[in-house]
Amino acid sequence: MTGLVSPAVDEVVLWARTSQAVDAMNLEHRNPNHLVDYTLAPNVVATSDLAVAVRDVDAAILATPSAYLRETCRNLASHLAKNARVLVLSKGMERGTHLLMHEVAAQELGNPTRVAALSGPNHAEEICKGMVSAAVVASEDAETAAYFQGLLSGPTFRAYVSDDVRGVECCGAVKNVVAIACGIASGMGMGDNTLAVLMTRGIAEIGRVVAALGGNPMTCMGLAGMGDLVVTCTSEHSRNRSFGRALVAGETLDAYQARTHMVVEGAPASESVLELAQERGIEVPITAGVHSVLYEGRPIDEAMEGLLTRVPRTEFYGMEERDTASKENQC
Ligand SMILES: NC(=O)c1ccc[n+]([C@@H]2O[C@H](COP(=O)([O-])OP(=O)(O)OC[C@H]3O[C@@H](n4cnc5c(N)ncnc54)[C@H](O)[C@@H]3O)[C@@H](O)[C@H]2O)c1
Ligand SMILES: O=P(O)(O)OC[C@H](O)CO
Repeated sequence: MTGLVSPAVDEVVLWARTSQAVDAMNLEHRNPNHLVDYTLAPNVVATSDLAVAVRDVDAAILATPSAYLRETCRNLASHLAKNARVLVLSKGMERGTHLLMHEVAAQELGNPTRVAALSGPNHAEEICKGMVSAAVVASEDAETAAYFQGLLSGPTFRAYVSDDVRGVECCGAVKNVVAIACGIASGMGMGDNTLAVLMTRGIAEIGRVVAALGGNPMTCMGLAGMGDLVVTCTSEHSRNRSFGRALVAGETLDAYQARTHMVVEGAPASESVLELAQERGIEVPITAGVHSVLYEGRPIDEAMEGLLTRVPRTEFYGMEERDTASKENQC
């Protein structure tokens, strides 16, 4: 995001956890660990001191993996000005609480109206090369959403606004689970038909979860839903998809994350989404299948067979009236 924000502001301060990363970014204007060929703009500086990073800022953009967002916000809370706006990029749903990331940030930082979430088909690998991308900025507060829309919009990036922050964030969390399923199918040698089935039934599954969380299922038709699902289920850059393929090849989640230094958000999301679904009686067959392979020791072939041998149903899309969310004959 630095490449999008830096033209619009005097200075961007990056917080990194290691002095090695901070030194490389300040001295060579490169991140030594991620997107190593990308040159940071001259007005980007780095620090490992969180208090220094947010001193006197108008806004903070948070992009930690979802599992660390609460801890990061807690550490940030006493340093960030009460009127500074906050944009959350992390995609996930907190285990146990089933809170979305903007809710976690608002709990720790206070004042939900200053918090927004950004989601969409946004692989950093392409954005930093200036390839055209778009996303949706969602907030319960229209001014906060408009603020970040103005901050991020530019010649190669189009930001839309939405007031359906729950729907937008829910799409971002659940699509990662579907991407793992697509990676598994691809690794098993399945073709384009299979991918299309998983994506289409995946968006219906996402719609049911969105509805259950009080979001608008029609948000699934937008950039945070269909847009992000397409990119994450098909792109060579997708970590969730490539982890699914690696899993079929015999690699574990820990080994994959250690090798790539990247987070696979679909794995923890499969746990929290399944917990939520069981609690609320929502049918999430793809999520349940992915979870069973990752955490219940179920063989991949068996999980696939389990999806295919379910009772034949009427085709529902997950976007019907919200009161259909709990009907049995919907998936
Ligand atoms: N990469 C993308 O294109 C993209 C796009 C949209 C949203 N996101 C979301 O942004 C979040 C981060 O993804 P990413 O691609 O930047 O990460 P990544 O997968 O490239 O790497 C994970 C990063 O998390 C850092 N990290 C590990 N423990 C941490 C901690 N305790 N506190 C803070 N940071 C820690 C690691 O140092 C590493 O740099 C995820 O929720 C992801 O879904 C990523
Ligand atoms: O496609 P993934 O699995 O790398 O996830 C990254 C982002 O969510 C894409 O917008």
